[in-house]
Amino acid sequence: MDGGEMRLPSFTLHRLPTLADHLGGGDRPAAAIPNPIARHPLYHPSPSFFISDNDVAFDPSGVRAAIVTCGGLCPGTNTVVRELVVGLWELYGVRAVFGVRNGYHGFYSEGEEPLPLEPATVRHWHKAGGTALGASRGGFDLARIVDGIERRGFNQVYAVGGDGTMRGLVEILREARRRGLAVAVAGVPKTVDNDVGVIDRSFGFHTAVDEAQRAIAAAHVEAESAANGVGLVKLMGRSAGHIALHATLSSRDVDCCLIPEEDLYLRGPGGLFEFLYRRLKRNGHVVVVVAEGAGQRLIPRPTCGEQRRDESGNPAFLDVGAWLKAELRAWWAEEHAGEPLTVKYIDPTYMIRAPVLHAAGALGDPRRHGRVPGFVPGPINGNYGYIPVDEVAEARNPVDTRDHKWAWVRSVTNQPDFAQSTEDKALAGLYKAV
Ligand SMILES: Nc1ncnc2c1ncn2[C@@H]1O[C@H](COP(=O)(O)OP(=O)(O)OP(=O)(O)O)[C@@H](O)[C@H]1O
Ligand SMILES: O=P(O)(O)OC[C@H]1O[C@](O)(CO)[C@@H](O)[C@@H]1O
Ligand SMILES: [Mg+2]
Repeated sequence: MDGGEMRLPSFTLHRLPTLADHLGGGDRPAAAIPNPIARHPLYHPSPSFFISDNDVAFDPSGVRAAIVTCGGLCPGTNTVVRELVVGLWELYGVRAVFGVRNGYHGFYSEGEEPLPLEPATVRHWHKAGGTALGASRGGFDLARIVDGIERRGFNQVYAVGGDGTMRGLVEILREARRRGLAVAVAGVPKTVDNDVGVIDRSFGFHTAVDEAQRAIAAAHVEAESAANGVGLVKLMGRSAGHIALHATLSSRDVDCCLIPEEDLYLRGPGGLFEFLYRRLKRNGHVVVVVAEGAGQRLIPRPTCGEQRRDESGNPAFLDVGAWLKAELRAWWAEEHAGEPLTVKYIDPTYMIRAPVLHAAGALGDPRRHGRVPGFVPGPINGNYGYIPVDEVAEARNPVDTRDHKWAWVRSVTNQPDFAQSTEDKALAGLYKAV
């Protein structure tokens, strides 16, 4: 991070007032009524449960709930949707639950009517990866989305998505309030990158880390089976290195983990290639895990030069794995001509986020109990809390390279600290500013 201090926002956990305290103002959907759970024969929440017995703002018979899934796929998304539907239906007696198709534009696109959902519809959804409702990027037309919510009479909206989805949800919430609509809007943070701020992690993140193990193990086999074998694995995660970091710790076969939060340089004293050469001489093979967002400032951009973006405006990355492989081979030919080198590059990409959730993710549970308008439930330091959706939407969650986990990676891999200051690298003529 350019040698500067990394500032991470600090958050103080407050004990939130109960739902009834939030029923003032324009979003009072209805007079508070006895909580159906209190009378439910099979459900006895613990005394410290999120809500009290009389904390319900909606008469279940009047609820029309919409569930939408947005952004990239993440293991467990179907589980969350299933839990929301079953909980609303069985515990709260809601009989009008709808699945919005293919992300935010499903609120307004012609010919994609929201799908009526009930327990029988979603019964097996948790056994499949991806999202049965479909997801998308882009297509966020605020006026048309809120028109769609208003036209269909939705008075509860659950958005399952990552940082982008949460930012969109803040806009929807504000527009609904501006129009005086009695709509409870709740976010369910979902991202395989774990780059949604404030919460400890998103459901599905550990499954992605698990799935990455197969690619790392294959890279290790390939590297061990060749003279000077290099196994190179690129892992997704956008501009955060959480998947690469955790996959490295889980594997123990990794010699070097490269993440976007740590600058790196390739050639010269203390550089990556010198380290890899020494490790190859010692062990005969190396495994390198590189996060897709690492090294982007070093990779020469195509002549057109401008930053490509996806439909949601997220930056599209240059392939750091292919670049590293090419650069290493070129350096080796210059510095160690005649010595054998084998580089096997593995990019599992979508294979780590498309599978079904490994753990029995029951994370839908807190979502359906606490719809404090404008808040997002999620685990914070191991406790479930409610976080204002605009805080979640704006909080970034980079890897904190000063904390114990990154130190743990460095102790496991014994990799050097490539994050020299830019000035040092410029002096060493190693840093090609692009
Ligand atoms: N600042 C924003 N304001 C309004 N809508 C947004 C904003 N950023 C993203 N969106 C919309 O939210 C949806 C999802 O965003 P995006 O594609 O960035 O994925 P995400 O929610 O961040 O999930 P993931 O990072 O896991 O892929 C898209 O429809 C996108 O248009
Ligand atoms: O789904 P797309 O548009 O190919 O985007 C891939 C991106 O989505 C994610 O899986 C989730 O944001 C990222 O890790 C990855 O870079
Ligand atoms: Mg995102």
